[in-house]
Amino acid sequence: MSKNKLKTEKPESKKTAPAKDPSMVLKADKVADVKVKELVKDERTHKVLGVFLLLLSLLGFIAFSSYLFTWEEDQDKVFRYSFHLMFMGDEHVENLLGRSGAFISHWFFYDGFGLACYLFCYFAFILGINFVVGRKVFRIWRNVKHILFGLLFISMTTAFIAGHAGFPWGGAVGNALNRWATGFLGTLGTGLLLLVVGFSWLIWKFNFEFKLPERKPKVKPAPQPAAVFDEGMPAPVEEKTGKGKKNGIKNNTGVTVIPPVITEPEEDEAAGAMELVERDEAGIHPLITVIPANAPQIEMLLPEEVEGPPPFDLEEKKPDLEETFTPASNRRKNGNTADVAFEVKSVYEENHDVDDSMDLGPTRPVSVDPYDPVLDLRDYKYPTLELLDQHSTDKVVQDASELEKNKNQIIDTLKNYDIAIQKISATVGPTVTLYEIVPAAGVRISRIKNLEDDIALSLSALGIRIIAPIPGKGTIGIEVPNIRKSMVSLKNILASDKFQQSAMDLPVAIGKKIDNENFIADLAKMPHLLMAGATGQGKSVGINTLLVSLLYKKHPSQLKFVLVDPKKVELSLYKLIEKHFLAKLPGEEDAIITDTKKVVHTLNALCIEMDLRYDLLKEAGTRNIREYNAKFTQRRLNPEKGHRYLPFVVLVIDEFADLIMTAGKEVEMPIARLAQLARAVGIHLIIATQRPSVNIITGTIKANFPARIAFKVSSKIDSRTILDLGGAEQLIGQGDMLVSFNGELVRLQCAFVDTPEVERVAEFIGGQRGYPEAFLLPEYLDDKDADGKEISLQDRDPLFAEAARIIVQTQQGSTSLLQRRMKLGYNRAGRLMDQLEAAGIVGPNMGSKAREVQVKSDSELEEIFDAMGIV
Ligand SMILES: Nc1ncnc2c1ncn2[C@@H]1O[C@H](COP(=O)(O)OP(=O)(O)OP(=O)(O)O)[C@@H](O)[C@H]1O
Repeated sequence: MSKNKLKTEKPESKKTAPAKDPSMVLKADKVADVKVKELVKDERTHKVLGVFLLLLSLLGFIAFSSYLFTWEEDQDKVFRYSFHLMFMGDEHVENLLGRSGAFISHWFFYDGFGLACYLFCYFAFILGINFVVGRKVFRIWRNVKHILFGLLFISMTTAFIAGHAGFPWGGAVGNALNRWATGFLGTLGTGLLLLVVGFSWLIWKFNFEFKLPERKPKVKPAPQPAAVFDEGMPAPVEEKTGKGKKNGIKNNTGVTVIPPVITEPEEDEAAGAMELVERDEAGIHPLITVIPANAPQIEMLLPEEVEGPPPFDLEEKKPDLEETFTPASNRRKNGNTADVAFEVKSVYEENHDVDDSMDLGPTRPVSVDPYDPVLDLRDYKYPTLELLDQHSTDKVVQDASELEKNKNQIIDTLKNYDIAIQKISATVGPTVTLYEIVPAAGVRISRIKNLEDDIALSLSALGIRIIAPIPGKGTIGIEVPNIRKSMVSLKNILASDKFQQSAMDLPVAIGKKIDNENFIADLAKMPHLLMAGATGQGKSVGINTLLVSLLYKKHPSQLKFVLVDPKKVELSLYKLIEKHFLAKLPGEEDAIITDTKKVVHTLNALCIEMDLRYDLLKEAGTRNIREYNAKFTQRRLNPEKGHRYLPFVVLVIDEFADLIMTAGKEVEMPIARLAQLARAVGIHLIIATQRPSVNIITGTIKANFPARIAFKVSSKIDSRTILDLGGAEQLIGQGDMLVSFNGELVRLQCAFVDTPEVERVAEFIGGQRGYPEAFLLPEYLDDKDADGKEISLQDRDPLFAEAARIIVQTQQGSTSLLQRRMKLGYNRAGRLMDQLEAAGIVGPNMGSKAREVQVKSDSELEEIFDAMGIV
């Protein structure tokens, strides 16, 4: 039982013994304490403080600037009277801010840091702005460091340059430092030291690039070994830092790629490899294309120092090499990155054949670090808790008189109906208090249940809910709304150990239970969530709470959101994190989907993604995304075969009713498929609706959404539709909710996160380096669009020739091979296959088996191309 339980059992209980008048016990001094704390925390206090700091900064600036011109006139007086000057009404000074301005500026300049003391004005200014705006516009700690350095450096430098000028350029501190340094290092040494320190500071701050002129291209490049990447080793993409990380390779988009573990053979070991290694335009660097498993394709120039054979398991790789080898002449034309990566390995194989005496190393077992998806954005910083607000009414307040009054009312009401009770206890939650009653022997529970309205009337409170009996407790619960409700700040739940240390796949902080325990659930286990509630009862806040808690726990490489927002405004804040956490259809501008037609496409694309993921799981011999990713991170799956790290995908639909009204079955079907199947491949759904009627939440949908949240709804029927039980119509709104999960019904107060907080979190994430674009879902082509288009070779797909080459070279007539190798959606790859069939390159569809490839060699294919006029 939680500590805020009020036991009103008979006074023989020791714990409640002093509670003859329980109100005395509960009326703690805490309230006063809370008031002082609240005052300190109140944002108005902060704003007022901020305004004063800005004023201080301005006054300081005026006084200091005025001092520059009036110091000579005022100095005498300051020397003569010291700080007494400020209080000598008959003394006239020249400083614009009068005697205080004259004394304080003198003190800061002459006895302090000279010109550098303007930095104090700057400090007051940034502090003031932060307080007034109410968030960290400026980072204080970083600025303090710069200001401290600036005070010492500027005062010393100005003192050094000004020498013995009358004006205190460097102040007492600058002069002292300068005197000591010139004694120690001499004037020249001090000058050089200051120069170097200043320059170092600039380097530290701006990180200039010092570039030597490029080397001229060699006419005949020396033979060099080819770099080979481990097949199971996606190269992590590294941030462009300019800090010259070892093995960092800059690509033409400015992104640096750190190749995976590579050993370095002797230069001449791989002599002969050159014929097959393509060169860049200048002919200096071998051009290698690497596909990081989950990063966009990146072409990069591979410098000599990162070359070397890979640590990989030859046995597993050999069939691949044969399967996907592409002649160098084709590579640049089709630009298929997978080919190039393999072809480099083939170079190694070829060398191996040519000269067996060469020790290239791959047969040696080499230990390989596990693949870490977060290295894609290795410098990504998780949002900090400071971005969230602590809402002022966060504390649960126990009002003893209210408790006592309600207790007596309940007892009296029941007595009026001849219902005797043995015991009554109360648990105070954030929005409601649960009174638990143990009725006297022989009292029928249904009698109490039937008195719901009478008890509500006698307590003159709305939203009374009677739980008779409380499952697993043998008591009857009466939930009575508190007069003073408290908000549950999301910040507090996210800061809790339970959340911080949770090892869940997709932890979502939903809210607080009546006993004030944080309710944190794993969305991956739910595995989908249906939310309903009348308008204005807290759905949007609820969705934000779920999204923000996931953003606090997951790295962009591990999670992607597909956001559907027919209302257009609710989720628009998340646009900022498009390149980190959002997924979208290829070619779409907006990652947040607001148009119904696009929703249908997106849902179907998600179904394709689900099917592709199932294919991958099947090939990998794994049963779910956890096992699959574990195998992938252990580098036991080959990215060249299409394997990739699979991020979780969470689909959020903010107004489902609207979609069903406009698109009906077209939306319902893919949702039902996803809800039935997508769980194992890491695709989870959160669907919210204002109208929980049976034509919106159909049986199919309901059956596949075991976890449901109901905010206040307008009728008992709505409550039944969503929860299969009544009760949600008696909630009190503002985030008061019932969660049906794991066969239990729990009343929670939803954690509150305000729009500015969400905005700050999105800005924080969006301000960091992300992926070049949003995560791309597979392409989906509406059957209606494709239907009626004859397979005509005249309108052949621009990728026709490339697809034909892949099919002929691999001798596999497989649509999914085209999908993987060319990164195409299922429909486009299917159409390409039909066109290849029409051209006689592959045979007819053979169901689940690959089609027969009717063209056996490149030369035969070239003849077909000639006949078709393909150059
Ligand atoms: N968990 C909560 N704690 C405290 N207050 C809340 C909470 N959730 C919502 N509220 C209050 O209720 C108001 C309405 O919430 P919200 O916008 O989430 O409703 P909604 O159900 O999404 O409405 P609509 O369907 O019209 O968009 C909020 O502005 C806030 O003041």
